[in-house]
Amino acid sequence: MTQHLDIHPLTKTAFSPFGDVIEADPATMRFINGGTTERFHALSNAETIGDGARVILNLFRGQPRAFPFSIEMMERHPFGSQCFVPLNGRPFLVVVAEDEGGKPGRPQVFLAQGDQGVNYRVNVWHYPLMALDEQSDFLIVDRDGPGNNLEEYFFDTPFIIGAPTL
Ligand SMILES: NC(=O)N[C@@H](O)C(=O)O
Ligand code: NI
Repeated sequence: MTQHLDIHPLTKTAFSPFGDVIEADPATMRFINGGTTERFHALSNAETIGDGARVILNLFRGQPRAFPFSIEMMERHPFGSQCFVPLNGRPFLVVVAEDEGGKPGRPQVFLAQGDQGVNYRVNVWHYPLMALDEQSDFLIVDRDGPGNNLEEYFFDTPFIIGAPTL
């Protein structure tokens, strides 16, 4: 029996089991460059594991997802974190899950606003990039290097996400 997933607002607290929200948090702000720039400092960490691993910066151009959407799998990256920052100011969906004995538990869905990004910690179950409405570009900070940095899990029964109200 397919299960429907609710969509929740993305907040630092709600997302804390999975990683960090990348947003202009006043608590992290310091003025720099003679007061002409606000630096929102150290919002998260880019992590890599393994000899020869490096942090890389990428651009992802995501095509919008159609709804209702079927979450049939989740993935995780055992050797590095993965950060998604929207470049067009458009909302996107974040789908994560707690680990339950090496498999993802029930997915949790968050609606990220266009001024929010996320950084998944190492080995956090997530669904690949979910752009909304129109083609959207994202800055991605993740890991390159030796070893297989992708583990996938396929659910016996998919979970369904209805169209988000933006
Ligand atoms: N495959 C890839 O680089 N991207 C995925 O890991 C993703 O989470 O979108
Ligand atoms: Ni990923």
